[in-house]
This record gives sequence, structure tokens and C-alpha cells, in this order.
Amino acid sequence: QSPESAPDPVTDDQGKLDGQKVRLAVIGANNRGTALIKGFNANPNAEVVAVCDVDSDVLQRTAALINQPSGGKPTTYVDLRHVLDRPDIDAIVVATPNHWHAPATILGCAAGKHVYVEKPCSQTPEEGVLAVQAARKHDRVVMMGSQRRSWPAVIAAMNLVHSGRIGKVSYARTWYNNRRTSVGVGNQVPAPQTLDWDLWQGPAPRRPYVDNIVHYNWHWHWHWGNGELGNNGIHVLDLARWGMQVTYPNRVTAGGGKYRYQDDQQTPDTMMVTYDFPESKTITWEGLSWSPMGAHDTSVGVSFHGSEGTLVVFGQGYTLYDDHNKEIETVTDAGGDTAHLDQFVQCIRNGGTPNTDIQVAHDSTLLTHLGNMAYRTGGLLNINPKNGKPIDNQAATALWGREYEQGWKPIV
Ligand SMILES: NC(=O)C1=CN([C@@H]2O[C@H](COP(=O)(O)OP(=O)(O)OC[C@H]3O[C@@H](n4cnc5c(N)ncnc54)[C@H](OP(=O)(O)O)[C@@H]3O)[C@@H](O)[C@H]2O)C=CC1
Ligand SMILES: O=C1CO[C@H](CO)[C@@H](O)[C@@H]1O
Repeated sequence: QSPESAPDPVTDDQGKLDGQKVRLAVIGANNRGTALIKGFNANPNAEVVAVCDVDSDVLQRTAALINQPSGGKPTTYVDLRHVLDRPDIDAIVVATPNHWHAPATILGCAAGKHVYVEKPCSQTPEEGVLAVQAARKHDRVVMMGSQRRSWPAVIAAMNLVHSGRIGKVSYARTWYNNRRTSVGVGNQVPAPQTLDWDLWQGPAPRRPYVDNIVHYNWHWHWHWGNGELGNNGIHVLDLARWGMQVTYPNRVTAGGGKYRYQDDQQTPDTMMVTYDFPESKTITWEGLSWSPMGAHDTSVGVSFHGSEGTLVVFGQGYTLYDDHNKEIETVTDAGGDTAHLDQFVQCIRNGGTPNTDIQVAHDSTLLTHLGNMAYRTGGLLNINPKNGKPIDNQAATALWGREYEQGWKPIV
């Protein structure tokens, strides 16, 4: 079956389940997928009934984690299209590498499934636009895994910023720091017997298997990933955009490079991006994948700078400062995934729009794409703030979409 001929939609007019458990399939089960299997498994209103992974070892290991209330184990699948064929599955959870995120979301919506898609929700802006269209066309709940949106202290922090507690807020700084090791130089070897390399690649044009890409290091290749900006920048840029109440910028500038190691990584390990918005507001991102010391002695965060004070979101909470940097309060609360996953489940059961609905998700993810597009095309993009598209810039416009393996181009 070709991806363009997905099964007919299975619809229940309101997209609601009248009090039943939401039946989920987790697609992509390794690192993040394992956490999501455990998270949804712990939700009293959800049940993981299927696990799908292109690596049979990962599949067996992760399926074994689940005990269904009925006492059974989830069904296992290698090909996500077979998951979509099952009418008894209400929703899919996509925790594959990034090049699969939007194509799986779009196929899922067409098959009548609600979708929890990991961040970033797309690999290119074009895919993000299509994912929004697919969600609306098929009237599905489509939510992105930017779980900070559901953390109580982060919500309280945003309410403070929006209430004017720190005055007029014109600037937000975001950062991410880590001491990552080198990915080394890979060798072209046969793919492991347990791995279906063709399906792992799916929508991406075919390449030979190289032994330092699976797992995780695909993040650092433009062919499959979106670099640190798409990996960790999305979490904090999403918060910055929420706090600043902005959507599309009018100018994006990017600098940096790949300085630390001589290896196969393509994406920058040192990156600074400035987003200027038409509302006279600016957001910056600083990503250092090799130096662990970030602003305010933290490795990841956002600071909002207002005329009457400053608010720093870090970890699971925030610190509020007055206009002379005197600390007023520090608040921390629950983090994790529980509230975010529950929101997805509740929206499916009871209706409603999740806090990281696909449109919100796309608008935030677009910032990461624009930063990478600026970085890859000379450093400066002028943007149409009405639609987020680069103006008079052929090189950047070429990165709005991407090439697909024949037969895999997403269609809505
Ligand atoms: N919200 C959050 O805090 C976090 C989000 N993430 C996001 O989750 C995603 C996954 O990250 P991570 O788990 O670290 O990456 P990994 O590379 O460790 O895992 C990805 C998994 O997806 C599997 N896979 C690949 N293609 C398919 C397919 N077509 N069908 C089914 N399974 C497939 C992989 O198979 P194989 O076993 O063969 O590699 C692997 O098991 C990323 O997009 C990342 O951005 C990650 C961490 C935290
Ligand atoms: O979202 C994420 C949270 O942090 C992890 C550790 O760096 C990332 O790998 C991941 O993608």
C-alpha cells in the first residue's frame, strides 16, 4: 500500500469517545517513545494497545513494558501504515526521528486518528502548513510534545508576564547548553538485521546506512534532523513566543558555526539567532552543544525582560526580579509529561483544543526552521510577517520544503 492511499477515515462525528479509554499506538519507541509509553500507560483514561518500531529489538523491549488492563500485551508493528489500518485505534503517538513527524501526522489524520506528535512537529515549514491543513480537514486533535506548556509554574510565569507584572516586555532571551560528545566519523556498513532501514528512512530520499546515525545522531544531519535549534531550541522558543504574544517575525538573523569537533555532524554546535517581530519585540536563541554553562547558571531557559522587572523561566519554575534585580519570588512545581499527556487524552474524550494544538506548534516550530534557513543561506532573512515566508530570497525559499523519496510526498 502506498502512503498516498491511506485507509478511509474512521470518524466519530465529534471526535469524542463518550467516557471510554483512549486507545493509543506509539510509533517510534526508543528513547522518547519509551517515556511516552510509560506516561500514557499510567494515564487511567488511556491504553497503549499497539507499539510500532522499525527495529525489532526496540519493539520487543518496549512492548514488554506494557501490561494491558485486560492482561494482554500490545500488538507490535514494524510498518506504521498497518497501525493506521486498525479501526479500533483512536490515536497515534509519533516519537520517530523528525523526518517522519509531519508525514506520519498527515497519514494519521487521513486515517481518522488523533495525533500526539513530538517536537518539532515538522522537518520543514511546508510540512508544518500541511500538518495544520490535515488536522483541520479531518477534524482531529493534533498536539505537539512541548510539555512545558502544561507545567503549572510555567503557566503561572506566563500569566505574570501577560498581566504586566514586569511592565512592557520587549525582549526574551532563550538558551540551551550541553556538553555533547563527538559523533565521530561513520562507516558505511550493512544495516543491522534487526533494523528495517528502508522504513526508517520512509519519506526521506534513500541513503546508504552509516553506523553513527541511529539512534539519536540523525538530529545533526539536515537530511533527517533540525540541529540543536529544532531539538532543544523549540522547547524554549515556544515559551518565548507564548510569553511575548507574537507569531511571525519580520527579520531573522543567524550566526555561529560548527567549531568543537571535526566529525560527521553537519548542523552547528554554536548558534545565535535573533528574531525581530513587527510589534517591536525581539527574541534571541543561544545554543551551545559543547559548553554546559548557560545564562543564570542553568543549561536551558528563557528570560523575559520588561520595563519593570525580569522573569526567568528555568527548570520547572521561574524567578521573578524587580527592576533592580532584587529577587521577589521563586516558584517551582511539577514538571514531567503527566499533565501534557492527560490534556491530549481529555481533548479526545471531551472535546477542546490542546495548548499545543498543531497551529501553535507550527508557529513555534517555524521559528526554528527560519533560524536554520537563515544560518544556511548567509545569515539574514527578511520575512513577511503575515505568513512567515522569506521575502525575495531564492536560497531560503528553496529550504521551505524538501525532496521526498518517490511515493512519499505528503498530500492533504
Ligand atoms: N518532548 C521531549 O522532551 C522529547 C522529545 N523528543 C523527540 O522525540 C523524537 C524521538 O527522539 P529519540 O527517542 O531521542 O530518538 P531515537 O533515535 O532514540 O528514537 C527514535 C525511534 O523511532 C524509531 N523509528 C524510526 N522510524 C520509524 C518508523 N517509520 N516507524 C516506527 N518507528 C520508527 C527508531 O527506530 P530504531 O530503533 O531503528 O532507531 C527509534 O526507535 C525526536 O523527534 C525528538 O525531538 C526526544 C526526547 C525528549
Ligand atoms: O526534547 C528533548 C529534551 O532534551 C533532550 C536531551 O537533550 C533532547 O534530546 C530532546 O530531544
